[in-house]
Amino acid sequence: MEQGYGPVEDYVVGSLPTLIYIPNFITEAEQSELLHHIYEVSATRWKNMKKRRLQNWGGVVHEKGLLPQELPPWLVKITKRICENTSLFPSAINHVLINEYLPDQGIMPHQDGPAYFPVVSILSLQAPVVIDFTPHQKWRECSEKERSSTEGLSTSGQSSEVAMDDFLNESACSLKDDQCSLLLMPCSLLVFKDQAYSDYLHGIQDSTVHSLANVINVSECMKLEEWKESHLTTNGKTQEHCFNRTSTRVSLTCRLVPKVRKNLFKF
Ligand SMILES: O=C(O)CCC(=O)C(=O)O
Ligand SMILES: [Fe+2]
Repeated sequence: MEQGYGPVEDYVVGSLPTLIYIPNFITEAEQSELLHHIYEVSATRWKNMKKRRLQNWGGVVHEKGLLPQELPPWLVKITKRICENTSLFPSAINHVLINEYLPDQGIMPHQDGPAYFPVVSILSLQAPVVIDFTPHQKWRECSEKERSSTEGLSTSGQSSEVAMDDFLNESACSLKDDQCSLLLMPCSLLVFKDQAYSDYLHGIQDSTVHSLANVINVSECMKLEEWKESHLTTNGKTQEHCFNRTSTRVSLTCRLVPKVRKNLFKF
């Protein structure tokens, strides 16, 4: 990490407990070094998903815990730094997922699995992206409410799909008010925990255009404007600021799986 880094509390952003965003967590030289390691591995290390590809390091995560595999030194180095500088992990990070996204790729809104300690750290490399946090409990409650009111609407011939669209557009239940997004710049570290971990889904839209409208770390948007002004556009309908994703992003999701398999048969 670059010098001049203060306590992690200084990097809390927004009001949702708890999102921590640390710009320039690593230098550009360190970013290049990481990318070098990531792309020097054999092609078989990559697993192709529908919307991205990934490398899994640290072992296989099962519901009951981790079948461990030693992390390579270059990942030990960066994960050790994350642990030391955040002081949020009770023991060493032992699992890293490396995701690679083309400009039109993303990751569906999801919650990380139950095997992980509920603090997630994500290092971003190479290209900026917007990550969205959406409350899942509220979503469920509102969907249910909507479903019951849709039953009443069905006599008017309105399909539930249309009703759901209406619900989204008019933001009944003020779902939109509870959403927030972060702009993740290259070399930054995002850490999320507490409610952001337990009650929210996180996801990245699989679109080449990302809206900055709900971004809460606004100072990063300024950087983006300076950095690639030509890639900023406004959405014609809503006039919200957007940016065009033009290059491949790589991220390292670094987590701790507290339960590690000690021998062949037992967790
Ligand atoms: O690439 C990212 O920033 C998000 C990755 C993620 O959510 C995950 O690996 O579970
Ligand atoms: Fe995730």
